[in-house]
Amino acid sequence: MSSAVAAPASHSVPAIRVPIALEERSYDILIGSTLLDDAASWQDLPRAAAALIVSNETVAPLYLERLRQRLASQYARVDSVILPDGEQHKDWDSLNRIVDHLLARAADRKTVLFALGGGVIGDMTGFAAAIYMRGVPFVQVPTTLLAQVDSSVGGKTAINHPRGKNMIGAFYQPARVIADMDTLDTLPPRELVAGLAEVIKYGPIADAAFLDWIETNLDALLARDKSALAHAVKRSCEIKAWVVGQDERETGLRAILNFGHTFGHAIETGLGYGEWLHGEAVGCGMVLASDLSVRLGLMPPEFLTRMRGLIQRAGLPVRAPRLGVERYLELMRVDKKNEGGEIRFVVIEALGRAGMRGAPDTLVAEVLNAHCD
Ligand SMILES: NC(=O)c1ccc[n+]([C@@H]2O[C@H](COP(=O)([O-])OP(=O)(O)OC[C@H]3O[C@@H](n4cnc5c(N)ncnc54)[C@H](O)[C@@H]3O)[C@@H](O)[C@H]2O)c1
Ligand SMILES: O=C(O)C(=O)C[C@@H](O)[C@H](O)[C@H](O)COP(=O)(O)O
Ligand SMILES: [Zn+2]
Repeated sequence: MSSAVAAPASHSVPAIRVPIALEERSYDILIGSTLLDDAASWQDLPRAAAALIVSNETVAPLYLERLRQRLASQYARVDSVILPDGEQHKDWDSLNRIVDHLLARAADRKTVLFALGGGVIGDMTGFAAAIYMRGVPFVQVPTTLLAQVDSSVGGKTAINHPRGKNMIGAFYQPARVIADMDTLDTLPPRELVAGLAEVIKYGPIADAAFLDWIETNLDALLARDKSALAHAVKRSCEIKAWVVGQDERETGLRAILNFGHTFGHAIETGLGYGEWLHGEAVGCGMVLASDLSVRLGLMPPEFLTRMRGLIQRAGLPVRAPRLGVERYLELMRVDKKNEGGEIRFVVIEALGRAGMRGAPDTLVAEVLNAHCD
């Protein structure tokens, strides 16, 4: 697993290191309360004359000024670009706005980008950082549960295409992740629940004991108990760092983080981005992927019952929208895991262990028919 390094005393969780093969690209994830006000977390950031904070119209009024104050002592110039909110804006237009902003200010190649927001802002800021002048540093400041447990870590950056989710992007690691858990206080309940989907994911793919822990502590998580949330964020980041550290560019192992996503991304794209949240689609997608694991003979039927029960208890949808089997198959044919035209699914092989399999269309159709409204 990843090595933990000493953290300033104000962090409630020791920093977690993401060990990328080239040490100079490894970085720390800081998780705790009051980090937005804690000077220690913001020391030793990449040096530059200028910083650009990328946020959206919902998050900026809540946290932008505090972040600007943190950065003002380190960067002579701190600008911001505020994008429209929503998954439907994870597109070329928003990406262009970031790049336009950088060019309009003649930003140099040391300029540091700060992604202040959820996964949508994080994915787009990271992508802009990857392509502006062929790469400038960026820092993730995740403010949703989903972003703190998953999207801010690991360097997958992207925008969506109408035909497929995250289809245009790059692997590009942040210089640091600073997850102030106090920002979750303002998160709407539906978004908290969406984040729980990615937390639940880590259990069946990598840590059976964590799955037990989530089941036992689900009510505390839903009630926003701080210590339960801190453990969920910490354990999720440890697992993600451990996976990414072994397979940064998804040549094999990293695909386990895609459990539930083949069906989930089809739901998001099929409905048009934004109707179902990413976490909701992944939650439902895990029900279908669990059923596929059972129908392939890898897991007993009780596994599906257990996963569906937990996902439903969390408040996530367990019935998929009725898009039609043919449409689902068409959507899933546009997936980055596919090879040679074969749709490949992440399946559970044993509790805490996942793998990747193809499946006959007829079996996938059975799964879809069993769980679609
Ligand atoms: N790169 C990765 O590894 C990775 C992993 C998982 C998900 N993702 C991507 O992340 C995106 C989903 O991220 P998300 O669930 O964070 O959605 P999001 O970024 O759309 O944020 C959810 C909503 O919460 C609002 N918000 C954010 N922080 C807030 C706060 N503290 N208080 C109040 N409101 C707040 C946002 O404005 C938005 O309306 C998807 O595009 C998904 O594909 C990427
Ligand atoms: O980090 C990863 O790897 C993941 O798969 C994490 C997923 O939760 C996330 O939704 C990711 O963006 C999906 O990646 P994609 O390659 O299927 O677009
Ligand atoms: Zn995801």
